[in-house]
Amino acid sequence: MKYKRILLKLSGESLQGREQYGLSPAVLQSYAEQIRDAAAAGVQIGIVIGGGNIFRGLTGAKRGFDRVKGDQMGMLATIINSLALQSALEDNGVKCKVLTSIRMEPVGEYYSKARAIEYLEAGYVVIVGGGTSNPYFTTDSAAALRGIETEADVLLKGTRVDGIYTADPEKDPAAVKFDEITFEEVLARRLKVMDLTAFTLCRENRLEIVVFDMDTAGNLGRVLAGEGIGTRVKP
Ligand SMILES: Nc1ncnc2c1ncn2[C@@H]1O[C@H](COP(=O)(O)OP(=O)(O)O)[C@@H](O)[C@H]1O
Ligand SMILES: O=c1ccn([C@@H]2O[C@H](COP(=O)(O)OP(=O)(O)O)[C@@H](O)[C@H]2O)c(=O)[nH]1
Repeated sequence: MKYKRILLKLSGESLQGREQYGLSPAVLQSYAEQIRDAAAAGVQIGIVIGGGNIFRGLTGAKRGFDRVKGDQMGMLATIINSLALQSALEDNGVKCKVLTSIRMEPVGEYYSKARAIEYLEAGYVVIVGGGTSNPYFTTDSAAALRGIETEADVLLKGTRVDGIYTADPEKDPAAVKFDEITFEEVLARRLKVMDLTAFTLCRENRLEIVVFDMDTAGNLGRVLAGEGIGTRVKP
């Protein structure tokens, strides 16, 4: 395997799959199988999941919610998603702990770097829910932060596009995909890979990023085997 320890960021919106709202059992099962196989291959796996399938702070603010409360609702949504994925993983025989960035035992133990690493080294998949615990951040920033803290070799951003393109591929059909790109070039071309806070954290702490399509079964394994799918942002 190319990486020993990873931080996998999963999009909340993707968890919705084809359902009208909330969680798709089919997507959860597909993610759980991919994560199970990676764990069985000996990779230490930390996971941060978004909450956009349930609630987003910014859209809440547009509907009249206070932004800070809206963001807190969003962070709670990431915990709902974390518990759903934990359930799916356990159904597939994977040992898994949910740690929360906001205190809420007995839902999950309170996150600390030491606790996360202890569980990773003991062979548990560790899902960190609750974002960064602060409003005005995103789960991409939480993923960058937890990836750096837990000394992951790479931040794998599983999303619905299969990599980074010269322009938004959902809007520009002529966009061309990069296999590899530097942090500087992403900034120079103003490409939207993740929000700037998350991106800057990775850049300053030399954490490699791979953006790939997690919705194709087996893709996580392909990234880990070094098959060169997705786009690698190299420090
Ligand atoms: N240069 C680009 N390369 C790839 N995807 C891009 C680019 N610019 C914008 N995007 C968009 O980024 C989105 C993926 O980002 P993501 O953070 O997973 O979305 P979300 O806001 O749902 O979490 C895709 O919908 C894609 O259309
Ligand atoms: O550190 C964090 C992480 C998340 N959020 C809130 O949680 C929501 C859901 O997360 P996100 O939109 O990043 O999820 P995704 O796009 O991956 O579904 C965000 O809109 C924010 O409102 C936050 O306030 N602080």
